Amino acid sequence: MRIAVVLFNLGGPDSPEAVRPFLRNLFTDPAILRMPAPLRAVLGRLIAWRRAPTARDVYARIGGRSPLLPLTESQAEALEAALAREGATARCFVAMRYWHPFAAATARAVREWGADRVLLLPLYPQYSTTTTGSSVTDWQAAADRAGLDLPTTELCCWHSDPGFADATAAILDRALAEARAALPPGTALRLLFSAHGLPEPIVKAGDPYQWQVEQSVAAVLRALDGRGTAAPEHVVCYQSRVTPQRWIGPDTEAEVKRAARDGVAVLVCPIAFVSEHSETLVELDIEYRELGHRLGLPGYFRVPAQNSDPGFIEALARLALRALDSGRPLCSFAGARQCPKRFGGCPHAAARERAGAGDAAGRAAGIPEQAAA
Ligand SMILES: C=CC1=C(C)c2cc3[nH]c(cc4nc(cc5[nH]c(cc1n2)c(C)c5CCC(=O)O)C(CCC(=O)O)=C4C)c(C)c3C=C
Ligand SMILES: [Fe+2]
Ligand SMILES: [Fe+2]
Repeated sequence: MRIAVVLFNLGGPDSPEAVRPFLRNLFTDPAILRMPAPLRAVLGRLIAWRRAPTARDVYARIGGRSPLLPLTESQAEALEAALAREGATARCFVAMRYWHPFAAATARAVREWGADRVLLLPLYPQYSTTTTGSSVTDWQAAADRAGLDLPTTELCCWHSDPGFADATAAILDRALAEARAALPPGTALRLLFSAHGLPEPIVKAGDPYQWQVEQSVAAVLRALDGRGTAAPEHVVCYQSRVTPQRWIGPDTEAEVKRAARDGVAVLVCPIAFVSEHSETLVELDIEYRELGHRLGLPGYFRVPAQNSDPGFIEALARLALRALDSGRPLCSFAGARQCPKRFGGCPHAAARERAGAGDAAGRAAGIPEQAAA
């Protein structure tokens, strides 16, 4: 049995010239800009054109290109090796949503390799209609066009997976120890869990992302506690607003300012990206760090993203094997529930849509906080 594991990620420009077409692909995606097709095509191009100079400046600060593809390829290689150690004949492919390699090329590569089965594995722990949902739709169209008609298993979300939480807590634990050692004794430290933001209307329409981010934070804090490390005070916040509409908050930048006012140091932990990219390397490592220094923050530290951390890759391999065992669309949540695809492919979305926003809403919807997978 030859298993193709298709890793989904967002993709990023590989040169300054690629920035505008990459942004055009992003802003004309119906999952991102929710309006009728003709209007979306016009407005999406306009927004891409307006955003391009800012985005080009961002990428210029990290060598003119996104690091996302090489880092995702390294994750693919490491995951393939981890699956081989478990005895699985699997090959890992990468399908990016907005820049090369696109799903079309990957679907052809999967067919040419002669796969018998496909596992779709999003490198987004939390499900959003704008990320995993969009990639799955894109893949299905690409697979149809490539004549790829194979048994396919989708992994929907893995926000509370204990393996993911443990691996993340181990990385956080090391960063916490380093930050505490670097600070003068008695300096208070606040942990900022920073996730990519989302326009508020998308969350109000039932997207489960924000709720799942809160669940990831809870799972990581439990895992940290399990390691015997006392977590400092923490906040969940959202970065990378790119459109003028209202986005979910609190804003990471506002939290850095608040910490400066409160005279506490911050340790920023990315919670919705599993590899470094422009927003961790520029927004977190340069812009907010400089802001903190300007405002007299007692200290600014950052937890590295998982990238190909061995504990994280082992966790991904276990997730992949569990999904393959189940053989059906899978949420790695509360005992591997299956996705009935009622709403955007994720049952949590449907529950959350009924309940409204926030963690309390999730509890009201009867969604357990503890992962049992
Ligand atoms: C309305 C616009 C956007 C939504 C919604 C959005 C959701 C979203 N994005 C990520 C993860 C990443 N986004 C990245 C870049 C990026 N995202 C947007 C816009 C939206 N994202 C833009 C315009 C850009 C380009 C960069 C810029 O102009 O500042 C990236 C990575 C990039 C890289 O290094 O190349 C990631 C990763 C998530 C998880 C998410 C929703 C949950
Ligand atoms: Fe984004
Ligand atoms: Fe799910």
